[in-house]
Amino acid sequence: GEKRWSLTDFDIGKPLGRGKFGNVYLAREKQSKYVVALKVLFKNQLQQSQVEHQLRREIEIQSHLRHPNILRLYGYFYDQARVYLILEYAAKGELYKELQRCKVFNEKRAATYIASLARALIYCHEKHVIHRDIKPENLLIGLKGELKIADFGWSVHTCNRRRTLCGTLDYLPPEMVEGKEHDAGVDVWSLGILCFEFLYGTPPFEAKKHSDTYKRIVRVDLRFPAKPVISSSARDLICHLLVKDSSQRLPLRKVLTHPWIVNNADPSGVYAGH
Ligand SMILES: CC[C@@H](NC(=O)c1cc2[nH]nc(NC(=O)c3ccc(N4CCN(C)CC4)cc3)c2s1)c1ccccc1
Repeated sequence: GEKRWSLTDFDIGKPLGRGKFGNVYLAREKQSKYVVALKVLFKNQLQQSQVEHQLRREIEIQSHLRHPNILRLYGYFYDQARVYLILEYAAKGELYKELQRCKVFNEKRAATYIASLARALIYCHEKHVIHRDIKPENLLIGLKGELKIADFGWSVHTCNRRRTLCGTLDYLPPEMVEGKEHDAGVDVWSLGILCFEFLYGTPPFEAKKHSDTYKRIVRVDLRFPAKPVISSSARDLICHLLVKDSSQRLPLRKVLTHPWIVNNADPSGVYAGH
């Protein structure tokens, strides 16, 4: 809304997580007692990395997106040293930690998350927003176990090479690692990477050296481990997502009707556990 927020509007609680440029805290808005996550980003770090204009655009995009699997941005404010983002609180925390704890997800849990992500990405693409940074670290779990895309790395322009080089290449499609033109197909590729990682515990093109990961991505050097045993239907979906030619990747709406999703994903988008 148009309300001008300030730090005095909130009781600040425990730190929830640390990330680039700052940290995120549990917080409660004093008037409504509404619990939120307050992300505090340091202006000097943003300036040093020249991402402040990107943050402004990401805030613009994020505040207009309304989807059950996309973390809400309710508002923002700043003081002389910091930018504060008022975010939806995802009560079950970070998906990557849950994946580390479980090692792998079973096919029903993986399919439920992939279906939720596909629905969120269909919504984004309809609004001409390409995420470009879908990876476990940017996914959170809500109170009822539902998946939420959290990160503000919603760059609508190509991320600068320096950032790509220092970040992980694992989730980037061939066209991005080759610095070529890219479109919404990049998110479809990342969905395939995530599906593989949910089922096997590691991304498919992981290698010790950046240069080897790079080679494996551009060659789509996809190999399915013998263990754990995964259904041929799941492997079929992954093979239709991890396609070099972006235009040949399975369209997101066809992901939702793929047999593996239809037979395994919980229609409510919530993995009910056990
Ligand atoms: C995705 C990274 C990004 N994070 C956000 O924007 C974030 C936004 C946002 N909303 N809610 C969150 N929830 C948590 O972070 C959280 C963590 C652990 C929790 N639990 C611990 C285990 N326990 C058993 C259950 C409760 C619960 C909630 C986060 S993180 C970021 C980027 C830059 C700087 C900081 C953070």
